[in-house]
Amino acid sequence: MIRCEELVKIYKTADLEVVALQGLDMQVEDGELMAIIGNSGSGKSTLLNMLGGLDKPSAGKLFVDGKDLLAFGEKELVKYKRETVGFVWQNNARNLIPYLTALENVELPVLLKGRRRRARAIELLEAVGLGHRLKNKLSELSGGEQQRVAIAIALANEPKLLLADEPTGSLDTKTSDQVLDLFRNLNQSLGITVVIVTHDPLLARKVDRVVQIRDGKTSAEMIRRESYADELARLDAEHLLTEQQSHIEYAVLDKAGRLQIPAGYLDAEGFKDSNKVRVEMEEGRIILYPQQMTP
Ligand SMILES: Nc1ncnc2c1ncn2[C@@H]1O[C@H](COP(=O)(O)OP(=O)(O)OP(=O)(O)O)[C@@H](O)[C@H]1O
Repeated sequence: MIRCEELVKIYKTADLEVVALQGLDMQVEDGELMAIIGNSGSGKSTLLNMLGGLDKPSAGKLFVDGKDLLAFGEKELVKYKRETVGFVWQNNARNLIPYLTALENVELPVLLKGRRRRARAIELLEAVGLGHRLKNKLSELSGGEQQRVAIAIALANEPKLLLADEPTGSLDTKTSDQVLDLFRNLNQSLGITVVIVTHDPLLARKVDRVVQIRDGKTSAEMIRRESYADELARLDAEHLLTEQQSHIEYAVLDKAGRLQIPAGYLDAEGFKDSNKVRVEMEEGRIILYPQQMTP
Protein backbone atom coordinates (compact mmCIF):
# COMPACT_ATOMS: atom_id res chain seq x y z
CA MET A 1 0.00 0.00 0.00
CA ILE A 2 2.82 2.40 0.93
CA ARG A 3 6.38 2.50 -0.31
CA CYS A 4 8.72 5.33 0.79
CA GLU A 5 12.29 5.31 -0.40
CA GLU A 6 14.92 7.80 0.68
CA LEU A 7 12.14 10.26 1.44
CA VAL A 8 13.36 13.77 2.24
CA LYS A 9 11.39 16.74 3.49
CA ILE A 10 13.03 20.09 4.03
CA TYR A 11 11.04 22.98 5.47
CA LYS A 12 12.42 26.34 4.45
CA THR A 13 11.60 29.43 6.45
CA ALA A 14 13.08 32.88 5.93
CA ASP A 15 16.42 32.20 7.58
CA LEU A 16 16.28 28.52 8.43
CA GLU A 17 16.12 25.08 6.86
CA VAL A 18 14.74 22.17 8.85
CA VAL A 19 15.35 18.68 7.49
CA ALA A 20 12.30 16.92 8.90
CA LEU A 21 12.76 13.67 6.94
CA GLN A 22 16.29 12.59 6.14
CA GLY A 23 16.01 9.74 3.62
CA LEU A 24 13.28 7.69 5.23
CA ASP A 25 12.51 4.17 4.02
CA MET A 26 9.25 2.47 4.96
CA GLN A 27 6.93 -0.09 3.51
CA VAL A 28 3.35 -0.86 4.55
CA GLU A 29 1.45 -3.83 3.14
CA ASP A 30 -2.16 -3.76 1.96
CA GLY A 31 -4.50 -4.35 4.89
CA GLU A 32 -1.89 -3.74 7.61
CA LEU A 33 -2.71 -2.11 10.95
CA MET A 34 0.52 -0.50 12.13
CA ALA A 35 1.83 2.30 14.30
CA ILE A 36 4.58 4.89 13.92
CA ILE A 37 6.28 6.06 17.11
CA GLY A 38 9.11 8.48 17.80
CA ASN A 39 10.10 11.41 19.98
CA SER A 40 8.65 14.84 19.53
CA GLY A 41 10.13 16.43 16.41
CA SER A 42 11.30 13.14 14.90
CA GLY A 43 9.18 13.67 11.77
CA LYS A 44 6.05 11.56 12.40
CA SER A 45 3.47 14.19 11.48
CA THR A 46 5.57 15.29 8.52
CA LEU A 47 5.52 11.74 7.20
CA LEU A 48 1.76 11.46 7.75
CA ASN A 49 1.19 14.72 5.89
CA MET A 50 3.20 13.39 2.93
CA LEU A 51 1.24 10.13 2.94
CA GLY A 52 -2.02 12.05 3.02
CA GLY A 53 -1.03 14.33 0.14
CA LEU A 54 -1.24 17.40 2.39
CA ASP A 55 2.35 18.34 1.64
CA LYS A 56 4.94 17.35 -0.96
CA PRO A 57 8.23 15.60 -0.24
CA SER A 58 11.38 17.48 -1.26
CA ALA A 59 13.02 14.35 -2.70
CA GLY A 60 12.83 10.58 -2.74
CA LYS A 61 10.12 8.20 -3.81
CA LEU A 62 6.62 7.85 -2.42
CA PHE A 63 4.08 5.41 -3.79
CA VAL A 64 0.67 4.91 -2.20
CA ASP A 65 -1.75 2.38 -3.66
CA GLY A 66 0.49 2.15 -6.74
CA LYS A 67 0.38 5.91 -7.33
CA ASP A 68 3.50 8.05 -7.55
CA LEU A 69 2.73 11.00 -5.25
CA LEU A 70 5.74 13.03 -6.37
CA ALA A 71 4.46 13.01 -9.94
CA PHE A 72 0.99 14.29 -8.99
CA GLY A 73 -0.36 17.55 -10.35
CA GLU A 74 -2.92 19.64 -8.43
CA LYS A 75 -5.94 17.80 -9.87
CA GLU A 76 -4.57 14.35 -9.19
CA LEU A 77 -3.73 15.38 -5.66
CA VAL A 78 -7.29 16.53 -4.96
CA LYS A 79 -8.63 13.25 -6.39
CA TYR A 80 -6.15 11.28 -4.30
CA LYS A 81 -7.13 13.08 -1.08
CA ARG A 82 -10.79 12.56 -1.85
CA GLU A 83 -10.69 8.93 -2.92
CA THR A 84 -7.71 7.15 -1.43
CA VAL A 85 -7.08 8.50 2.07
CA GLY A 86 -9.06 9.29 5.20
CA PHE A 87 -7.67 11.34 8.10
CA VAL A 88 -8.32 11.26 11.84
CA TRP A 89 -6.65 13.85 14.08
CA GLN A 90 -6.13 14.02 17.81
CA ASN A 91 -8.01 17.25 18.07
CA ASN A 92 -11.71 16.83 17.32
CA ALA A 93 -12.06 20.52 16.59
CA ARG A 94 -10.26 19.89 13.33
CA ASN A 95 -12.88 17.36 12.21
CA LEU A 96 -16.12 18.31 13.89
CA ILE A 97 -18.68 21.02 14.52
CA PRO A 98 -19.84 21.05 18.16
CA TYR A 99 -23.33 22.53 17.75
CA LEU A 100 -24.40 20.01 15.07
CA THR A 101 -25.60 16.48 15.85
CA ALA A 102 -23.46 13.42 15.18
CA LEU A 103 -25.60 12.69 12.12
CA GLU A 104 -25.31 16.24 10.74
CA ASN A 105 -21.56 16.20 11.24
CA VAL A 106 -21.25 13.04 9.14
CA GLU A 107 -23.81 14.17 6.54
CA LEU A 108 -21.87 17.36 5.79
CA PRO A 109 -18.86 15.80 4.07
CA VAL A 110 -20.67 12.83 2.52
CA LEU A 111 -20.60 13.64 -1.16
CA LEU A 112 -24.12 12.49 -1.95
CA LYS A 113 -27.50 14.11 -2.27
CA GLY A 114 -30.84 13.79 -0.45
CA ARG A 115 -31.96 10.60 1.19
CA ARG A 116 -29.04 8.54 0.09
CA ARG A 117 -26.77 10.90 1.99
CA ARG A 118 -28.69 10.48 5.23
CA ALA A 119 -28.77 6.70 4.81
CA ARG A 120 -25.03 6.61 4.19
CA ALA A 121 -24.32 8.83 7.23
CA ILE A 122 -26.42 6.54 9.44
CA GLU A 123 -24.63 3.50 8.02
CA LEU A 124 -21.25 5.07 8.83
CA LEU A 125 -22.25 5.98 12.38
CA GLU A 126 -23.56 2.46 12.92
CA ALA A 127 -20.26 1.07 11.63
CA VAL A 128 -18.41 2.95 14.37
CA GLY A 129 -20.90 1.86 17.05
CA LEU A 130 -22.82 5.14 17.36
CA GLY A 131 -26.17 4.11 15.92
CA HIS A 132 -27.80 5.11 19.24
CA ARG A 133 -26.30 8.62 19.32
CA LEU A 134 -27.34 9.98 15.93
CA LYS A 135 -29.40 12.88 17.26
CA ASN A 136 -27.01 13.97 20.02
CA LYS A 137 -25.12 17.21 19.58
CA LEU A 138 -21.37 16.78 19.45
CA SER A 139 -21.04 18.69 22.70
CA GLU A 140 -23.21 16.00 24.36
CA LEU A 141 -20.86 13.19 23.38
CA SER A 142 -17.83 11.88 25.27
CA GLY A 143 -14.30 12.32 23.90
CA GLY A 144 -14.24 8.73 22.67
CA GLU A 145 -17.64 9.09 21.01
CA GLN A 146 -16.53 12.30 19.31
CA GLN A 147 -13.49 10.48 18.02
CA ARG A 148 -15.81 7.80 16.60
CA VAL A 149 -17.73 10.48 14.72
CA ALA A 150 -14.41 11.72 13.31
CA ILE A 151 -13.60 8.16 12.22
CA ALA A 152 -17.03 7.81 10.57
CA ILE A 153 -16.30 10.97 8.57
CA ALA A 154 -12.86 9.70 7.59
CA LEU A 155 -14.52 6.55 6.24
CA ALA A 156 -17.19 8.41 4.26
CA ASN A 157 -15.40 8.17 0.93
CA GLU A 158 -14.40 4.54 1.42
CA PRO A 159 -10.67 5.26 1.56
CA LYS A 160 -8.17 2.45 1.14
CA LEU A 161 -5.84 4.05 3.66
CA LEU A 162 -6.77 5.53 7.02
CA LEU A 163 -4.18 7.86 8.59
CA ALA A 164 -4.54 8.75 12.26
CA ASP A 165 -2.36 11.34 14.02
CA GLU A 166 -2.41 10.75 17.80
CA PRO A 167 -6.05 9.59 17.62
CA THR A 168 -6.08 8.66 21.29
CA GLY A 169 -3.92 11.55 22.49
CA SER A 170 -6.68 13.24 24.48
CA LEU A 171 -8.47 10.11 25.71
CA ASP A 172 -8.14 8.05 28.89
CA THR A 173 -6.76 4.51 28.68
CA LYS A 174 -10.11 2.74 28.56
CA THR A 175 -11.53 5.00 25.87
CA SER A 176 -8.38 4.86 23.78
CA ASP A 177 -8.57 1.08 24.00
CA GLN A 178 -12.06 1.23 22.53
CA VAL A 179 -10.93 3.53 19.74
CA LEU A 180 -8.10 1.15 18.90
CA ASP A 181 -10.53 -1.78 18.95
CA LEU A 182 -12.61 0.14 16.45
CA PHE A 183 -9.59 0.64 14.17
CA ARG A 184 -8.90 -3.07 14.40
CA ASN A 185 -12.49 -4.01 13.59
CA LEU A 186 -12.57 -1.66 10.60
CA ASN A 187 -9.21 -2.98 9.48
CA GLN A 188 -10.52 -6.53 9.59
CA SER A 189 -14.05 -5.99 8.29
CA LEU A 190 -13.25 -3.46 5.52
CA GLY A 191 -9.68 -4.54 4.79
CA ILE A 192 -8.65 -0.88 5.13
CA THR A 193 -4.94 -0.19 5.76
CA VAL A 194 -4.49 1.79 9.00
CA VAL A 195 -1.41 3.84 9.95
CA ILE A 196 -1.48 5.37 13.44
CA VAL A 197 1.02 7.93 14.71
CA THR A 198 1.19 7.70 18.47
CA HIS A 199 3.09 8.49 21.64
CA ASP A 200 1.02 5.93 23.48
CA PRO A 201 3.10 2.84 24.28
CA LEU A 202 -0.04 0.88 25.21
CA LEU A 203 -1.53 1.47 21.80
CA ALA A 204 1.71 0.57 20.05
CA ARG A 205 1.77 -2.67 22.02
CA LYS A 206 -1.49 -3.74 20.48
CA VAL A 207 -0.66 -3.48 16.81
CA ASP A 208 1.32 -6.12 14.96
CA ARG A 209 4.09 -3.83 13.73
CA VAL A 210 5.55 -0.60 15.06
CA VAL A 211 8.00 1.52 13.11
CA GLN A 212 10.16 3.89 15.12
CA ILE A 213 11.38 7.14 13.61
CA ARG A 214 14.43 8.95 14.89
CA ASP A 215 15.74 12.19 13.37
CA GLY A 216 13.66 11.77 10.23
CA LYS A 217 14.69 8.18 9.50
CA THR A 218 13.25 4.81 10.43
CA SER A 219 15.49 3.52 13.18
CA ALA A 220 13.79 0.38 14.42
CA GLU A 221 10.86 -1.93 13.89
CA MET A 222 9.03 -3.87 16.55
CA ILE A 223 7.28 -6.91 15.15
CA ARG A 224 4.86 -8.98 17.18
CA ARG A 225 5.78 -12.53 17.94
CA GLU A 226 2.16 -13.50 17.45
CA SER A 227 -0.71 -11.41 16.13
CA TYR A 228 -2.62 -9.44 18.71
CA ALA A 229 -5.85 -11.15 17.67
CA ASP A 230 -4.26 -14.57 18.34
CA GLU A 231 -2.90 -13.36 21.65
CA LEU A 232 -6.30 -12.10 22.75
CA ALA A 233 -7.82 -15.41 21.84
CA ARG A 234 -5.26 -17.11 24.04
CA LEU A 235 -5.04 -14.79 27.02
CA ASP A 236 -7.24 -12.88 29.37
CA ALA A 237 -7.04 -9.16 28.65
CA GLU A 238 -5.52 -8.64 32.13
CA HIS A 239 -2.63 -10.96 31.41
CA LEU A 240 -1.23 -9.16 28.40
CA LEU A 241 2.44 -9.66 27.83
CA THR A 242 4.79 -6.74 28.34
CA GLU A 243 6.03 -4.95 25.28
CA GLN A 244 9.41 -6.63 25.33
CA GLN A 245 7.80 -10.03 25.37
CA SER A 246 5.10 -9.34 22.83
CA HIS A 247 7.32 -7.73 20.16
CA ILE A 248 10.78 -8.42 18.82
CA GLU A 249 12.70 -5.23 18.16
CA TYR A 250 14.74 -4.90 15.00
CA ALA A 251 17.09 -2.04 14.14
CA VAL A 252 16.60 -0.91 10.55
CA LEU A 253 19.53 -1.31 8.17
CA ASP A 254 19.26 1.11 5.24
CA LYS A 255 20.46 0.52 1.71
CA ALA A 256 23.80 2.20 2.40
CA GLY A 257 24.40 -0.16 5.34
CA ARG A 258 23.68 2.50 7.97
CA LEU A 259 22.17 1.51 11.27
CA GLN A 260 20.87 3.49 14.22
CA ILE A 261 21.97 1.99 17.52
CA PRO A 262 19.22 2.27 20.19
CA ALA A 263 19.99 5.38 22.24
CA GLY A 264 20.11 3.49 25.55
CA TYR A 265 22.95 1.25 24.34
CA LEU A 266 25.11 4.24 23.51
CA ASP A 267 25.10 5.32 27.16
CA ALA A 268 27.12 2.23 28.04
CA GLU A 269 30.67 2.67 29.29
CA GLY A 270 33.12 2.86 26.39
CA PHE A 271 30.52 4.02 23.86
CA LYS A 272 29.40 7.14 25.68
CA ASP A 273 32.15 9.60 24.79
CA SER A 274 33.33 8.09 21.57
CA ASN A 275 32.36 8.50 17.93
CA LYS A 276 34.03 5.31 16.76
CA VAL A 277 33.37 1.63 17.24
CA ARG A 278 35.27 -1.38 16.02
CA VAL A 279 33.11 -3.64 13.82
CA GLU A 280 33.88 -7.32 13.56
CA MET A 281 32.19 -10.32 12.08
CA GLU A 282 32.24 -13.33 14.37
CA GLU A 283 30.46 -16.58 13.66
CA GLY A 284 27.74 -14.99 11.57
CA ARG A 285 27.25 -12.01 13.92
CA ILE A 286 28.34 -8.44 13.49
CA ILE A 287 29.78 -7.23 16.80
CA LEU A 288 30.51 -3.65 17.83
CA TYR A 289 33.34 -3.06 20.31
CA PRO A 290 34.09 0.21 22.06
CA GLN A 291 37.12 2.01 20.70
CA GLN A 292 39.18 1.44 23.89
CA MET A 293 38.83 -2.32 23.50
CA THR A 294 40.77 -2.22 20.23
CA PRO A 295 43.96 -4.20 20.76
N1 LIG B 1 5.68 23.72 8.59
C1 LIG B 1 6.89 23.61 9.14
N2 LIG B 1 7.84 24.54 8.97
C2 LIG B 1 9.06 24.43 9.50
N3 LIG B 1 9.45 23.38 10.26
C3 LIG B 1 8.56 22.39 10.47
C4 LIG B 1 7.23 22.45 9.95
N4 LIG B 1 6.57 21.33 10.34
C5 LIG B 1 7.44 20.61 11.07
N5 LIG B 1 8.63 21.25 11.16
C6 LIG B 1 9.85 20.75 11.86
O1 LIG B 1 10.15 19.47 11.35
C7 LIG B 1 10.56 18.59 12.38
C8 LIG B 1 9.65 17.38 12.45
O2 LIG B 1 8.37 17.79 12.89
P1 LIG B 1 7.10 16.82 13.03
O3 LIG B 1 5.93 17.67 13.37
O4 LIG B 1 6.99 15.97 11.82
O5 LIG B 1 7.53 15.92 14.27
P2 LIG B 1 6.66 14.89 15.14
O6 LIG B 1 7.50 13.67 15.25
O7 LIG B 1 5.31 14.73 14.53
O8 LIG B 1 6.58 15.64 16.53
P3 LIG B 1 5.39 15.66 17.62
O9 LIG B 1 5.35 14.28 18.21
O10 LIG B 1 5.86 16.69 18.59
O11 LIG B 1 4.13 16.03 16.91
C9 LIG B 1 10.57 19.41 13.66
O12 LIG B 1 11.88 19.88 13.87
C10 LIG B 1 9.63 20.55 13.34
O13 LIG B 1 9.97 21.70 14.07
